[in-house]
Amino acid sequence: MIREIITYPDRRLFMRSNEVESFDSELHKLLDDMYETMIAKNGIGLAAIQVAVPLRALIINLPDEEGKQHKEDLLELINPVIIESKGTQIYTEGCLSVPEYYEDVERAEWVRVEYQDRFGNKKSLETDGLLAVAVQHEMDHLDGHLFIEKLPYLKRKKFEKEWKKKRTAKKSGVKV
Ligand SMILES: CC(=O)Oc1ccc(/C=C/C(=O)NCCc2ccccc2)cc1OC(C)=O
Ligand SMILES: [Co+2]
Repeated sequence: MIREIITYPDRRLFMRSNEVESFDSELHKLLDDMYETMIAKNGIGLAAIQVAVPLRALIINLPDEEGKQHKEDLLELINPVIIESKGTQIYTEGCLSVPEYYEDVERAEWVRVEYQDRFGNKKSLETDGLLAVAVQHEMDHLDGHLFIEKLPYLKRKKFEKEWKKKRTAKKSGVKV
């Protein structure tokens, strides 16, 4: 089922999520609900804390060249750890928990990640480009970090000004 996505500045987004211990049907239900929710909201990545479950689980489903997402490309990373990272790249990121805000973020170009799949089997993944960005963005959520925390000072100030303006406008019912 589609679950509610918690958004900035909900304090839970800044919590550290706990290791997944049991790879049971409850975990599988959570992963299935995360997928339904992410697709319904046009997302390409989602961490469990974004649906208010503080577990170290994330999913990523990048679109193909035509911009279509295929479930067979779905990645489910549980208890992921970045073993090695190389280089740098800049990408304009967005996040379902920080709606309508996009900003350039610098991250590693290539990463090697060890993780478990939904059955607890140990896996390893090496990737670069957009998938490496998505892995790093989603893994930050597991440690309670949002991409807006990586912005240089002035861009962070710009975000806070814009966000307050939208919030007051929403309160007074004015559509911005
Ligand atoms: C209005 C609004 O909030 O727009 C959106 C913002 C973000 C997103 C999705 C963001 C997302 O999936 N981020 C995953 C992390 C990530 C960021 C950059 C590259 C790889 C992985 C979707 C939105 O909805 C629409 C209709 O575009
Ligand atoms: Co995010």
